[in-house]
Amino acid sequence: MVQPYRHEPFTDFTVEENAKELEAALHQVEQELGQDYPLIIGGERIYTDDKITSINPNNKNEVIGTVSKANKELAEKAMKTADETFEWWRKSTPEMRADILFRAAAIVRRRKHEFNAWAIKESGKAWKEADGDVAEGIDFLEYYGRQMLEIAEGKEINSRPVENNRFSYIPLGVGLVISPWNLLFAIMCGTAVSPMVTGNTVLLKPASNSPVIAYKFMEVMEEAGMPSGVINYIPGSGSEVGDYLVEHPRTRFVSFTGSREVGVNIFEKAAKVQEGQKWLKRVVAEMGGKDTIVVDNEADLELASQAIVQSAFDFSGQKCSSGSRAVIHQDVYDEVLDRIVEITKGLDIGDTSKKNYYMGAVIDQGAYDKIMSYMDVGKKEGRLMIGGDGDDTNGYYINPTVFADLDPNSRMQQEEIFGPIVGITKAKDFNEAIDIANNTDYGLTGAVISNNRNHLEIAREDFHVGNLYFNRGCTAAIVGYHPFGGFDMSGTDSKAGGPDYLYNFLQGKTVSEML
Ligand SMILES: NC(=O)c1ccc[n+]([C@@H]2O[C@H](COP(=O)([O-])OP(=O)(O)OC[C@H]3O[C@@H](n4cnc5c(N)ncnc54)[C@H](O)[C@@H]3O)[C@@H](O)[C@H]2O)c1
Ligand SMILES: N[C@@H](CCC=O)C(=O)O
Repeated sequence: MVQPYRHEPFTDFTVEENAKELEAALHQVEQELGQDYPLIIGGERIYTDDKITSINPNNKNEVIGTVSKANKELAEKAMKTADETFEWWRKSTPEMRADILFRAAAIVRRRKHEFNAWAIKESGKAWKEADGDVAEGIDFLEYYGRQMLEIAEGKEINSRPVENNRFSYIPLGVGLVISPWNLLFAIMCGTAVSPMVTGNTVLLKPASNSPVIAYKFMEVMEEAGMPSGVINYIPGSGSEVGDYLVEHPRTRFVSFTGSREVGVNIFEKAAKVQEGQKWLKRVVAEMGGKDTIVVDNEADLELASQAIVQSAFDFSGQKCSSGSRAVIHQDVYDEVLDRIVEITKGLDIGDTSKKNYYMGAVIDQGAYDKIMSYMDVGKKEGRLMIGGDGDDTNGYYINPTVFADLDPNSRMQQEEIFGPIVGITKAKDFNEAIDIANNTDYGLTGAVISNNRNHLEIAREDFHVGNLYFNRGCTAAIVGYHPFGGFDMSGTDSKAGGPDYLYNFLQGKTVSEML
């Protein structure tokens, strides 16, 4: 019997011993920077001449590692390997598969500070964010392992006296997993192990900004007993390797997490039945957000201000769940706005691999340029309250920025910026605030800060998002507690870390025998 699931506790870095342990891990990881990592196909290490260079966003001159880059031929080799491996892996026992996840969780837990350090180095995260990321990865391993054991028990169905009916779930086949760089450990790990523990084989294409931590994850899975060929590690270009495998007739499903633009493109490509393809591909696509915090006039205004700042600026606003919009009741608008600016003034920003700053740099030059281009848009559309500037001399630093008085339909309040910018809009009453909150193409997360029970119940019904939070911020879902996924253009609402998630990678089979 496994212990009941509970989420991995977070590390308190105000405790000196914990801070010292992370500093030591950062020092250790610094000694290991700059190494060259191969692809892993069927357990075989393959080096290519073409490389992806992963760098530290906080310090562009620091190379985290170089990683071999798959091309179409290697993608084809990986597909063949995964296809062959599926033939026996699909019959492996759920217990054996779940045990691999439990062992992997134990390994990562033992090496948590080391993984935190890799996450900080490769994504520029603050300590708390890296720790949350790695804890969430451990949670996915523990939670999906238990979910698989539960599914394996089967579901009761009826049988008439003359028959013996059985209903069970079987895996789908080879799946392509495409992960983003922002929750570089958690999402990469969770999206890779969920199809694997259900008996599928996987082609893992991590984001090009974060391939090194994904390699470290592969080493953990091997140490935990994962057989060769079950998850194959194939970093590469989205447009070359990604497109090739999305369109491949042997791809049975695609699990994508990333931007709306790429997700929609994958959804369309995967829908086309290719020559020789004998199934309809399943697509899990978890995409972007334009997430709103609504502040009522009957509300704890300090809580509201803290929630807005934290949801907007944690990890520099680079979460699909980030609260990039706040819609505030006119009665309390000025007071909350002033407090948001005051709290924002106190945030520090710097190289998180050197010190426990609140915020580090944004991920790369492309992100920096895109986010900075919105500063001009914001100045035209609204009132700059604080921030608005950045510095990309050594790393990609952008100061936390607040724009007020934005029209709900402005670009600032409609487009996913994915950076440390929050836009504020005034609402005349609570109902209008909910209408504004719903007026984007997205539907991922949202929060309501209110002490009015009727208003909370209205929001429960009418605020159309996959993850709705009351009297707290709109980020930081916990596996097994807050199943995560969005509506509308935020994706397929697959609800990662929820009790139904593994069914995305299974199909139900009924066998009826006459007696
Ligand atoms: N809903 C969620 O759960 C969730 C979670 C995290 C991030 N996100 C979203 O992800 C985005 C940020 O991540 P990103 O910048 O890594 O996104 P992205 O779409 O640029 O990249 C995501 C992944 O897709 C790959 N890719 C790019 N082009 C491809 C193609 N043509 N075919 C196949 N794969 C391709 C990338 O290499 C990467 O691995 C934001 O929009 C954010 O909201 C959503
Ligand atoms: N699940 C995470 C967000 C994932 C996207 O970046 C949260 O709830 O904050």
